[in-house]
Amino acid sequence: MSGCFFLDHAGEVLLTRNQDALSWKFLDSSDCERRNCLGIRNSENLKTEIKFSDIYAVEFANYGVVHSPKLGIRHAKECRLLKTREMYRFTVHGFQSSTKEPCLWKLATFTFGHTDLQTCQSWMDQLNYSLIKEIERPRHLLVFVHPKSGKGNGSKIWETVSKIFNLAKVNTKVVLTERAGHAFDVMASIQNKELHLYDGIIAVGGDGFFNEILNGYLLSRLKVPLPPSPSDSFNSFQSRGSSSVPESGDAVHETDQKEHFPLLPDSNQEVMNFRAFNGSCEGIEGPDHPFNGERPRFGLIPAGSTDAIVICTTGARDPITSALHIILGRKIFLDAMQVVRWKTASTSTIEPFIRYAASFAGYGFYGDVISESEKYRWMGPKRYDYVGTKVFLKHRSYEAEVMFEEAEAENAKASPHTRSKRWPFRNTTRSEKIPCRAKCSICNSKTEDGKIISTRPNARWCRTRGRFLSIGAAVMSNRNERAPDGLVVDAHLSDGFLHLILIKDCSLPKYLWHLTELAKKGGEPLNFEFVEYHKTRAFTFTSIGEESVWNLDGEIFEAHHLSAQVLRGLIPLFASGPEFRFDYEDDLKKVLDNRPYKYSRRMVILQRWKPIISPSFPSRIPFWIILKDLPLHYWKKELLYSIGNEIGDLKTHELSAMAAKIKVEIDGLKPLTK
Ligand SMILES: Nc1ncnc2c1ncn2[C@@H]1O[C@H](COP(=O)(O)OP(=O)(O)OP(=O)(O)O)[C@@H](O)[C@H]1O
Repeated sequence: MSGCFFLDHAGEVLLTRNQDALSWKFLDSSDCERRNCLGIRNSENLKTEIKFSDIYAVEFANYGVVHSPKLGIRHAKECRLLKTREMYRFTVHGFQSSTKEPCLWKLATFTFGHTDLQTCQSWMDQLNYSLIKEIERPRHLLVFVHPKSGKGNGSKIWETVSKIFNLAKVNTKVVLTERAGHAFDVMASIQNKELHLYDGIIAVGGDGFFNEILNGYLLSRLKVPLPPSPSDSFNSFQSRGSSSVPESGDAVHETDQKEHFPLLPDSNQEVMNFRAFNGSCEGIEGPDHPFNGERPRFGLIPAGSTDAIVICTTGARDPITSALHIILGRKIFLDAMQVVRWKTASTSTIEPFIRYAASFAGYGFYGDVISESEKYRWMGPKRYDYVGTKVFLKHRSYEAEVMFEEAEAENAKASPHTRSKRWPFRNTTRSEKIPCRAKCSICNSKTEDGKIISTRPNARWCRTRGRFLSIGAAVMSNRNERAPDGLVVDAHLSDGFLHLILIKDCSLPKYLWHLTELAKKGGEPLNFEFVEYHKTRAFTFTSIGEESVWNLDGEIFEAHHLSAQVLRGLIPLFASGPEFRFDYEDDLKKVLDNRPYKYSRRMVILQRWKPIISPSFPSRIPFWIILKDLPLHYWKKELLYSIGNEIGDLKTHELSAMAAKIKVEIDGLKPLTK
């Protein structure tokens, strides 16, 4: 389907409706420059296509003015007085991602005019028909707004984005919270029948607020086997005839998950067979149970102090971007951490109490910061900087014991290719630095059994005991403005792992060094001898002292005995993952653009790179490398580029993951010869 229209502020176009996009071609060649009166390119009008999946509304704009500029600097004077014509119009509402920040989505509108009303109407009908086919889009949403979130802007932020929801004809039922716990109570008490009326639950607030909503939903509905308690693990270890407490990091115990089945009063004693990737689950009792069918999708519009979850899942901290992810029905699955407190204090009786976290659980430094910062809530987001410094200077360490399930395959993979150059105080293994991105292959790799609980029945457990400045378990990377790469670069949104970081007691300057590495882009915060980093599916924690405060998604959680496990892909979320570019990708482009690039005899087939290429593409060897006549820093870049060229069918994120691995490896290599 195609026809001639006037595109407002651009000129006459041939508009075509393709299978999955609306595209247009300028009919007047002088329009090609698409500059405004000052000769500045109008990037919005430069666009000549918009995919249906990126259109959130099509609106009839009645009879009115369509501007068509006289273009070029020659016409600058006339340009101020744009040529105008009156005609029937319809507007296509979509978004454009910023070239500098591809994750940041900006609203874009395209108004097309035609003298014939019927033509406009028939195009509108066709476009609306195409949009109806976007079945993943929500129609009815339950929205919780935390008015005091972050800088107290929650209501204002909702007011701004609600206009986009209205335009997209998404119905919203809004609950403005009046107190802490309000959203939790609504989610816990809402009948499943009513919940099914909504296509999603949206939080306008921070990570803590999202956590509250998630817990309100999950606590009364999700019943899964609990992770082993610390004493279960330890007793089991002792009953196998060993009484010694091995040194830190020693593997001490093989545990059988069957001994530690659910303690929830009415939970099913079977391991429930959840499917992590299609949103449906099996094995849950009750036909009315929401876990029987499609789980509601959650959404988060950032208004908080940190907003790490939004940054990790959309790549931007921007309410409009998040609103568009929701309206356009983007979908990913997030891992969640099930945390069980067995004892609140050393003298308490054992009483399991469950909470879920979507981003992070932290102890020691993190617990102290969160409990102290509650006193300074009036300071807004700045409280974290102030309290962080105060807690850092106190330099308190805590004695504790941590046991964690060893993820053998992953740990084996991490070495030796992830060895880095030797630094003083540095650890021998470090993270692989493959960040999670949109359509991430790591997150989309299915588990063999497809279960959300992926702890292994006969997994080995390791134990470490000592004094710690902090203990952190990250479900996702937790990128935020204070830690641009996150707490753990390698932590993916749905990789089925908890990323355990143990910071052993060390001097204040060393700890400061670690924190500085955390705060800088490309830093190496895990690469210290006093930092242990483990990928695990479950861990237990026992405090040796009296006090014990954890930080769960930015909220206080007192726990003396605690265990946690990852639930893979538990949370369906309106997002598509961060679409960011690595710095070196830009460098590579520059190298390519600035010098003539010829494939010639300078290429060498490089079979020996095979072991470091991700297992998903070993068969696509050969890779090419350009070596000769180039300074070292050039060929590093060209290597990465040429690999990309040779494997043209690889998706960008796969290529980047591979390039990131190679980049690490390359640091330790001498230049190669033919
Ligand atoms: N109306 C309200 N008044 C007071 N507290 C509220 C209200 N609504 C929700 N809360 C509580 O405020 C807590 C913090 O909310 P939120 O996470 O939005 O803000 P934040 O702490 O500023 O942001 P972040 O978690 O990103 O650091 C939530 O756990 C929630 O229980």
